Amino acid sequence: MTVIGTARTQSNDNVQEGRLASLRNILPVLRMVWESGPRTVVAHLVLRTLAALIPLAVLVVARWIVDGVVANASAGLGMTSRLWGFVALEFGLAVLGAVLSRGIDYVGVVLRENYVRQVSLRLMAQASRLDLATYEDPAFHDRLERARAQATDRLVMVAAISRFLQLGLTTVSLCVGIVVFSPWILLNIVVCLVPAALGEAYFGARVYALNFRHTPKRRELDYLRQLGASRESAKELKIFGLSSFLMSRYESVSGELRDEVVKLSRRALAGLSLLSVVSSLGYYGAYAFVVYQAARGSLSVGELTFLAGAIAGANRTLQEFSVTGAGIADQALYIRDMLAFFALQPSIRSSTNAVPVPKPIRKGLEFRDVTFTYPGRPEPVLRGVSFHMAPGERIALIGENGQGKTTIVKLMMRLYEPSSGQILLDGVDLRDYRLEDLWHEVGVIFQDFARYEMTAHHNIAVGRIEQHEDPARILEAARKSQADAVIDRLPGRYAQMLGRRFDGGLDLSGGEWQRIALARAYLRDAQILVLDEPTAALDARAELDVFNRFGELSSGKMALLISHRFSTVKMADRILVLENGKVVEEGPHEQLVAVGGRYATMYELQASRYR
Ligand SMILES: Nc1ncnc2c1ncn2[C@@H]1O[C@H](COP(=O)(O)OP(=O)(O)OP(=O)(O)O)[C@@H](O)[C@H]1O
Repeated sequence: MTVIGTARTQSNDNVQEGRLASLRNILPVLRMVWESGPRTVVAHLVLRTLAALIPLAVLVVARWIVDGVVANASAGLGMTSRLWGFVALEFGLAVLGAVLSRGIDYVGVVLRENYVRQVSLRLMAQASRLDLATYEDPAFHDRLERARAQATDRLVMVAAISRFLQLGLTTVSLCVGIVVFSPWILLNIVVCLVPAALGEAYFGARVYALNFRHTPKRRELDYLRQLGASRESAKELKIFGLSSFLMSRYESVSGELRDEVVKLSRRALAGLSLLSVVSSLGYYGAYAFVVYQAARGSLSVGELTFLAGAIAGANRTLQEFSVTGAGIADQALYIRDMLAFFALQPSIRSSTNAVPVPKPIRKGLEFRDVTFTYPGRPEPVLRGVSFHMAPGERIALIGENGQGKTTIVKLMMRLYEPSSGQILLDGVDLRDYRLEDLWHEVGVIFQDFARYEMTAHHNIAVGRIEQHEDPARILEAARKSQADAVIDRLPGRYAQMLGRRFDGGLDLSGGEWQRIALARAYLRDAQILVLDEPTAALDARAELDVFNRFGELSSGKMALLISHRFSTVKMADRILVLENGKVVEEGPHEQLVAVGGRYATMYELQASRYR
C-alpha cells in the first residue's frame, strides 16, 4: 500500500520546528514556476527590479528639487530650466512607476495561470498513479485536500516571492541611501523591527497548525454543504426531512472551527499591536534625530526631505518585507503538503522486467490459495480461495452480500495484492505482467460503474479511450449491449450530453446507464471479460441478450460473471459458490442442484418465489 506519510500523526508542536526546514520547499516550487513559463518569469523579474528602484530615484530627484528651490530662492533666480528638468524627471518617474505596476499585474496574471495549470495537471497525473487502497485512507484525503488548496488558493506564495524580491531591492536601495548619512539611524530602525518580525512568524505558524488540524473537519463541512445541495441526495433529503439535521451538524462543526480561528486572531491582534508600538518607536526615533540635525543646520532642507522619505520608505518596506517573508515561510509549510503528495509512490506497479500478457491466453487464470485482508479490517475477506478459469469458459461467481465476490475481481485486476497465495495467468504470477497490459486485457464493468457526465459517445469511448475517434467501433459496441436503442431515442444521439451537471444534459434510467456501461466492456474487446452484476438493472429481454452474447465468446477468451439472479447464473459453464471467504461448491448448474448443497438451497429459495 502507498505510504501515506505522517499526516495523521503530525503534532502541532513540531510545526514551528519544521518551519525553517520547510523553507527548503521553496526551491521545488520555484522550479515549477520556472518550468511553467521561463519567458514570463524573466519578464516578471525585470519589471520587478525596475519597479524596486523607483522609490529611491524619486527621493533623489525630490532632494535635488528642494535643494535647487532653496538655492534659487536665496539667489533670486526663480525657476531655472535645470529645475524644470528635475520636475519633468520626477513626472517621468511617476509615470514609469504606474506603467511598471500595471505591467507587473499583467505578467503576474500570465504567471499565475501558467502555474495553476501546470500544478493541476501534475496533481491529476499523480492522483491517477496511486493505489486504490490509498483512496480509502482519510489521511490521504486530508493531504490531497491540502495539496489541492496549494495548487489553487495558495498561489499567494508565487506572488509573495516576487513581491519579496522587489521589496528586498527597494529596501536595500533605501537603506544604502540612509547609511550614507548615518548607519545608526538604520540600525535603530532594524533592531526595533525584529520583535514584530518574530511575532509575525510565530502567529503564521500557529495559523498553519490550526489549519492543519482543521482539515478533516473542513472536509466534513464541504461534504455537508455538497450533500445539502446535490441532485443525487435531493430526493432523500426532502423525503427524510434531513436538511435541518445536516444544517445543525454544519452549525456545530463550523462554530467550533470559527471559535478557534477567532480566538487565535484575537491573540494575534493583541500581540502584534503591542509589537508594532516597538517598531514605531524605531521609526519615530530616527525621524526625530534627522529633524534635530536639520534644525541645527547639519543637514540641508533637501537632505532632510530625502532622509525623511527614505526613513519612512525603509520603515514601510522593511515591515512589509518581514510580513511577506513570514507569509512565504507559512506558504512553504503548506507547500510541504503538496510536495509530500507528489512524493507518494504507488506500491502496485509494473516490475522492471515485467512481461506482456500472452495473446491468446492458453492455460487460463488461476487463484491459488488466495487470502486477502483489507487494510484496517481485522478479519480476512478471502481465506484460501482457489479456482481455475480456462480459456473459453464462462464462470459465474455467487454468494450472499459481502462474501468477497467484488474483492476477487479487484484482485484479478491487481487493484489490490493478495495478502498470501498467488494469482497466475498462464502459470505466471500477475505481478510479473505489465500492469497496463493486464488492465488492457481484462474488460471489467463494476457494480458501481461510473456515470460520466460527458456525451453518450464518450461514455462508451472511455472503454478504449485511444479509439475514441472511431465511431464505427463505438456504434458496434452500442449495438452489442443494446445501448444503441437508448441512444437513438436521445435528441442529440451520440453527441447527447448525459447527466444533469452540464447545460443540455439528460439523465438516463438505471438500466439505460447499465447498457451504456456494458458497451464499454464490449468496446474493450479484452481477453477476460468481468461483469460484476451487469444485469441487475436490465429488463429480462436485455439480460437474456447479454448472456447469449456471453456464449459467443471466441476461444481464448473467458468471462467471469457475478450475479444474484439465478436465471442468469445457471447459463454459466461453471458456478463457484463463495461463503465465509472460501469457494464451498463448484460445478455446472445441474450438478450443483443435484448435490443438494448450498447452491441448491439458494436456487430453490429464489425459484420458489416465481412459482
Ligand atoms: N475497501 C474496503 N475496505 C474495507 N473493507 C471492504 C472494502 N471493500 C469491501 N470491504 C468488505 O469486504 C467484504 C467483501 O466485500 P465485497 O464487495 O467483495 O462483497 P460482495 O460479495 O461483492 O458483496 P455484494 O454482493 O454485496 O456486492 C465486505 O464485508 C465489505 O464490507
